[in-house]
Amino acid sequence: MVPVLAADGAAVELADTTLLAPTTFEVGPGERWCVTGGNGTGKTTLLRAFAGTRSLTAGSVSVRGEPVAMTDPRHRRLMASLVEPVPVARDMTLREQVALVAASWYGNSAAAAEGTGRVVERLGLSALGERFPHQVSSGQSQLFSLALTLVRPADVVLLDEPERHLDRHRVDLVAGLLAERAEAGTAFLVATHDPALVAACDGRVELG
Ligand SMILES: Nc1ncnc2c1ncn2[C@@H]1O[C@H](COP(=O)(O)OP(=O)(O)OP(=O)(O)O)[C@@H](O)[C@H]1O
Repeated sequence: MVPVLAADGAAVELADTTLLAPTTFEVGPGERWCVTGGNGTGKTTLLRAFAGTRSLTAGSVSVRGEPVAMTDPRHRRLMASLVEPVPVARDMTLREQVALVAASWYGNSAAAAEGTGRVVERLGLSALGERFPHQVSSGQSQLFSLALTLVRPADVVLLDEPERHLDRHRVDLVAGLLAERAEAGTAFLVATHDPALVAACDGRVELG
């Protein structure tokens, strides 16, 4: 079976700096893999290689057996990512923005409305849905970014430290949603320093 994600000797060297040492692994459909390692060991660099925002200097990465091509609409449909900050609109409420992303993928449909309601509720944002982005805390803003990322369809989701700014209870909410999506077939590659997220994963890429 073709893996959803594959890295084969993927490495990034710039001048005399190693951003990512050669790394090889494969992630299958519905599997949750984490990327661990100390600060500066290349976790974000690896996710950026899959997201198409960082070129490798050796080896390769592929998504469903094909090179990363984020300008290709077919490829973009395969992958959602929260690696770089998500652009937000200052003059739309949280719920309106999640609904907009859902509608851009599912159309102005019952599926879009249902998906919006579910992800907002599962991430504990129901009471904050009518607020604007400047009216929420750092942790609530992180949950909003996760909602924007997880409301869309994807065969694979890249997440860079989803636990950022979150308390234990909220990390558990995120872990629960990831488990549910994985059960439905979505694969995850999650860079994390959180032991509970690591424990919930099916596989692990240890860097450094
Ligand atoms: N543009 C760049 N030029 C040179 N070195 C860089 C550049 N970007 C990142 N690095 C270096 O590459 C290494 C890997 O960085 P990366 O952000 O991938 O690490 P990380 O494992 O995600 O770290 P953290 O846990 O702190 O988020 C680090 O040593 C960093 O200093």
